[in-house]
Amino acid sequence: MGTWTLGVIGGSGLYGIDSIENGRWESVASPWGQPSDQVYRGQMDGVEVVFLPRHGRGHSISPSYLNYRANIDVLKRCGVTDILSLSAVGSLREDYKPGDFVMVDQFIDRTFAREKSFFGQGVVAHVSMAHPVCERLAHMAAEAADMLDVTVHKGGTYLVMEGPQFSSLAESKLYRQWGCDVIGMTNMPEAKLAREAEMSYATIAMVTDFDCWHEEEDHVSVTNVLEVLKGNADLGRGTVLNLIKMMAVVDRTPSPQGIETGLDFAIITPPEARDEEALSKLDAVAGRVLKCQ
Ligand SMILES: CSC[C@H]1O[C@H](OP(=O)(O)O)[C@H](O)[C@@H]1O
Ligand SMILES: Nc1ncnc2[nH]cnc12
Repeated sequence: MGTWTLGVIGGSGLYGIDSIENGRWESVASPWGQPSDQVYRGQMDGVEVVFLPRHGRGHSISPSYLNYRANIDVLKRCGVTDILSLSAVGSLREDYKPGDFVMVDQFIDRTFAREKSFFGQGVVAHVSMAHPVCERLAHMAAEAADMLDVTVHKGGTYLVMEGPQFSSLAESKLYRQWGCDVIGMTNMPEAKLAREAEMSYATIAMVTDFDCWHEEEDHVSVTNVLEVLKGNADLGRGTVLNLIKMMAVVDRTPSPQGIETGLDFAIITPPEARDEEALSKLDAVAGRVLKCQ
């Protein structure tokens, strides 16, 4: 039996987390470059918690410029087992309304200007992304949110666009036709990298707008996103606190989806062909299988 270390990636409007005992901001170095910010580390009810503001505390890094690899690497270095992302999204359907939470279970990755893998050169690996979300963590987070006064939709496909501009009307309509439920700019490659680093990942998508497809509602703007987030950022934080309380009373068993052993059958480069420099950068992410220090 193991223990949980919860990593929380706070998105737009969520730059800190209270109620963490002995909480302190700490710098964690990564061979993948600069993460978005320091991490805020502490405990609550005996559970280790590591918070990282995705865009930095001053929201100064836009989605295309985030160093997703460094962010995931530093969480791995902090011993994080499970990552909960809190993200603002636009809704692509009538019944997912601003203020609602959506427990995303699938992604469509339409981003094109980001580093998406730890295994690009020198050591090649291919992990499965068939089920990109940790079902157990998503289920627990949904239960944690259900304890609060918020509508929680269990399931949804999140279309990840490059941004930073919002979608055109034609794009918004196309994504609706594809059966996507919500749209945002950040959860890929985050979820892919978490999977490569053998950490569970789930996201609570906080609906802030109807993008631009809805004929009777305002089109998305930063102003209306922040307005909604002002009202429900506390519900996001409350969900995290409830989740921590749940984690405090159950041992962590290995993921039924085999997430902590995802690299066992993923690396294709034989040991004799692996590049030393690449190996050294993979010490945290893949040290378990590559036996590098
Ligand atoms: C401020 S609106 C657009 C911005 O909000 C979302 O970010 P996050 O997922 O970090 O909450 C969206 O993906 C965009 O980056
Ligand atoms: N409509 C939208 N499109 C992309 N990212 C968003 N974040 C919040 N609302 C969004």
